[in-house]
Amino acid sequence: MELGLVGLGKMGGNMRERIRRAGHTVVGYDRNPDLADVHSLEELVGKLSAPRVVWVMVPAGEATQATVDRLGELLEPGDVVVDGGNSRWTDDEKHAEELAAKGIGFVDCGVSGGVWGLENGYALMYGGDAENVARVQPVFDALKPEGDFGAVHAGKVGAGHFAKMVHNGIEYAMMQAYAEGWELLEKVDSVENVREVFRSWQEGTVIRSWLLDLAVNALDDDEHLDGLRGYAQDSGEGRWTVEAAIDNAVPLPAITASLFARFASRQDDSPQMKMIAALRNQFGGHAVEKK
Ligand SMILES: NC(=O)c1ccc[n+]([C@@H]2O[C@H](COP(=O)([O-])OP(=O)(O)OC[C@H]3O[C@@H](n4cnc5c(N)ncnc54)[C@H](O)[C@@H]3O)[C@@H](O)[C@H]2O)c1
Ligand SMILES: O=C(O)[C@H](O)[C@@H](O)[C@H](O)[C@H](O)COP(=O)(O)O
Repeated sequence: MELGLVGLGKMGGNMRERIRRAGHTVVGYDRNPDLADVHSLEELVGKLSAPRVVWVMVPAGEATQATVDRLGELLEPGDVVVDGGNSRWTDDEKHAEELAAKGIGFVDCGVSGGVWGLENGYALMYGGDAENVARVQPVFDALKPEGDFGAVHAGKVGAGHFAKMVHNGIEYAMMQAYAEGWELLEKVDSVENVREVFRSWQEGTVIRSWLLDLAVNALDDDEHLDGLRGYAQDSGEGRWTVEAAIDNAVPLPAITASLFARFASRQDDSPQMKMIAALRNQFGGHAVEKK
């Protein structure tokens, strides 16, 4: 089939390649002309035969909204837009309604697998009407990993991004657990080769996983991670998971703590710990460290 793909960065670029390897035609647009097959969304739409499928793979928020808005102006009834970025699931219903008013279908798709997806395949969690999902199915089949798992029609519009959001919440907590265990192992003198402990865990243990494999890769590159600053960004998914937990009164202590650990990583000198030091000093005369 033919696919229009908007956003050809770390994800979209490799996805274009994987879909082409499966024998489909992909017309790619990126605002960076070095990456693009065409120069504009107009040109992309013009190169596809109706009914069209256009996959959006740009940063969530403003860039996705602007792209969906423009596609709404350019596409025709019967066409389908897929949002494959890490959009907040609450944006999906809005996008589906705006496009449906013009007779254009919408499918949201959470994508996992990062830069390894070209070779390993991309895990896909999608939401939308069966009819719209069926239109995109050949692309899902091209992108998904080989084997029985790795793709799911999770439910109605928004379900794909909701599933991806929870996946990322779990990702935060799993990474935090490996990171905490690693720090403790590094701290004690009795464990002389932490990297080899991590490597040994890759087979046979209860905690073996792909994230653990990636941790070993990172330790092979830099055994004590000396070259890195202890600073971690977040791009929204963890916050939205915690917000959804609050909305639904579901306790998520591990995921919430792992999100807050990232916030703490961005502080050089914790304001709240200054207050704790001040209060301990006030009530107990405990020593403080002065600047
Ligand atoms: N990197 C990952 O591991 C990963 C995994 C799953 C999902 N995602 C999601 O996929 C999307 C893309 O991520 P990425 O890692 O490829 O990002 P990226 O920054 O590598 O690439 C984004 C691309 O979109 C282009 N772009 C931005 N605004 C545009 C616009 N208005 N019109 C056309 N092109 C535009 C940029 O030029 C860039 O090439 C994001 O929503 C991200 O959250 C990323
Ligand atoms: O499943 C995946 O492939 C990753 O989760 C992917 O979606 C991306 O790397 C995250 O967006 C990073 O999220 P943070 O920036 O919030 O850590």
